[in-house]
This record gives sequence, C-alpha cells and structure tokens, in this order.
Amino acid sequence: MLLAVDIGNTDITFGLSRQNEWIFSWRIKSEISRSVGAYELELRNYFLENDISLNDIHQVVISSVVPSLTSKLEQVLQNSFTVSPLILGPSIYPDLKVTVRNANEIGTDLVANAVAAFHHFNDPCIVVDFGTALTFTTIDSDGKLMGVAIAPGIKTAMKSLSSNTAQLPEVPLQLPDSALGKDTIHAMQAGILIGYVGLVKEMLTHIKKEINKPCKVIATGGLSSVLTPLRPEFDEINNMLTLDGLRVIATNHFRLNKD
Ligand SMILES: Nc1ncnc2c1ncn2[C@@H]1O[C@H](COP(=O)(O)OP(=O)(O)O)[C@@H](O)[C@H]1O
Ligand SMILES: CC(C)(COP(=O)(O)O)[C@@H](O)C(=O)NCCC(=O)O
Ligand SMILES: [K+]
Repeated sequence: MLLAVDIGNTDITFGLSRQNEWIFSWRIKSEISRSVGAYELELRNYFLENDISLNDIHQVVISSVVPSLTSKLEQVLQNSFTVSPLILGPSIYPDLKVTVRNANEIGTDLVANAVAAFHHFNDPCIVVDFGTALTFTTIDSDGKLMGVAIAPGIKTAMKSLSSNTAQLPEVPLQLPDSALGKDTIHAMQAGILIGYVGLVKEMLTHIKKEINKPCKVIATGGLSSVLTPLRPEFDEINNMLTLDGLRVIATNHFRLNKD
C-alpha cells in the first residue's frame, strides 16, 4: 500500500491507497508546536483502530508547504514504516510530465495538483484549491505550468476580518440568499461568501481569456463545496486531487528508481 501525506497550513491530509484506489483518507490539524511523539502516537492509533498493519506500507510520499512540519512528519513516518518517505521538491520535478517554472518558490501542493489534473484530463486545466489560501494553478495542453494566482482562503478572510476589528465575530461559512445583510452575521456572510463567488468567477474569466483555449476547471481543497453557486463552473470537484497527484508522482518515481 502507498501512504500519501499532504501537509497544508490548516490540515494534514493522509490517504492510503491500494491498487490505485484510496481505501482510507483522514485529516488532522497542522500544529507546529506538536511533538514528533504526539504525531506518531496519533498515526499509530489510526492504524490500530482501522486494523491496518504498518508493515503493509511499501511507499510513502509527502508534500509539505509548512517547512517546520516537514522534518517532523518525515521523522514520524521514518519511525513508523520500514521505507523512507519520498519528499516532493525541485529535485523530482524533472521527472514529472508537468514542467515547473520557479521550482524553488512554488508550493509542492500546487505541483501535485497540476500533476493530478494533467494526468486525468491531458488538456489545459485550471485547478482551484480552496484551502488556507485560495489558489488558481493553470496548466497548458503540453503540461507546462503556466502560472499561479494566490488569494486569501475563505476562512482566512473571515478570520482576518474578525481579528482586525473590535466588533466583528467569526461567523459560520454559510452563503446567504441576500446581499442586503440584516444583522452583523448576515452582513459578513454576504460580503465574504457572495463576494468570493465573484472573486472566483472573475479569476476564471481572466485566466480563460489569457490562455484562450478550451480548458477543464477542477476544484479541490477542504472548502471546495462551500460556494454552491460555483458548481457549474467546475468540471469536477475532487478533494483527493493533491493526494492523487502525490500518488502519480510516487508511482512514477519508484518505477524509475526500481533498480
Ligand atoms: N468536508 C468538509 N466540509 C467542510 N469543510 C471542510 C471539510 N473538510 C475540511 N474542511 C475545512 O477545510 C479547511 C482546510 O482545507 P485544506 O484544503 O485542507 O487546507 P490546507 O491545505 O491549507 O491545510 C479547514 O478549515 C477544514 O475545516
Ligand atoms: C499558496 C500556499 C500557501 C497554499 O497552501 P495551503 O492553502 O494549501 O495551505 C502554498 O502552496 C505555498 O506556501 N506556496 C508557496 C508560494 C507559491 O506557491 O508561489
Ligand atoms: K492542500
């Protein structure tokens, strides 16, 4: 079995795959202050509770956009399994079907998203990732990663608004029917959620105009289903996209380096 680990700024997502099918996936919080021991205990407990043997893991692959957690999780995985984890980074990019520009800056989760989208569609793609950040990653028909746009994620915008004001609370991420807020909660939901529908639509319009060819739009990330009016904009919503990309990359890497 293959274990793929996506370390994001809010959550760490795990996926366990057998014969190219995800048989388990789960999330834990990304906490920089947490110890290797605490993470390891939680991982081992998950395996125990689900009756999975640690020895059944033959490949491990990690993407991390939180440098202080990369080595911690690497250690956790080293301690738990008999194989060394593959850590996605610029040294692996030359082996990918996707061509990466600015390899030292781009988030490895965005690279994994691009690989998964291109692998699946083999067409120009825009990946919209609704995580801590809201990102738009565009891939051309030949697999070239054409560019990225980064905005605050929906929850991040909400948190920033409440933490920078004296009287605004954090409110549930529920899309209201009306943009004419009748109380503070409704007013914030209107401004953020209806506003973000517009942000995403405008970004897609702008990117499509720039690339000027038919393309697929794929949504991913923990908050990908919050903005329901965007559903028709997406050819697919796939919350496993980053893990899918890691699986493609790992399978290819371990095949190339078999001997
Ligand atoms: N099924 C779900 N429904 C609604 N929100 C979710 C779901 N799964 C995750 N989330 C939310 O998504 C956010 C994390 O998204 P994620 O894409 O994992 O971010 P990051 O990659 O930046 O860590 C968290 O706020 C979490 O509460
Ligand atoms: C843009 C991101 C913050 C997204 O992270 P996430 O929302 O998944 O936690 C991450 O991919 C990152 O730190 N990227 C580095 C900058 C770049 O991609 O150019
Ligand atoms: K992510």
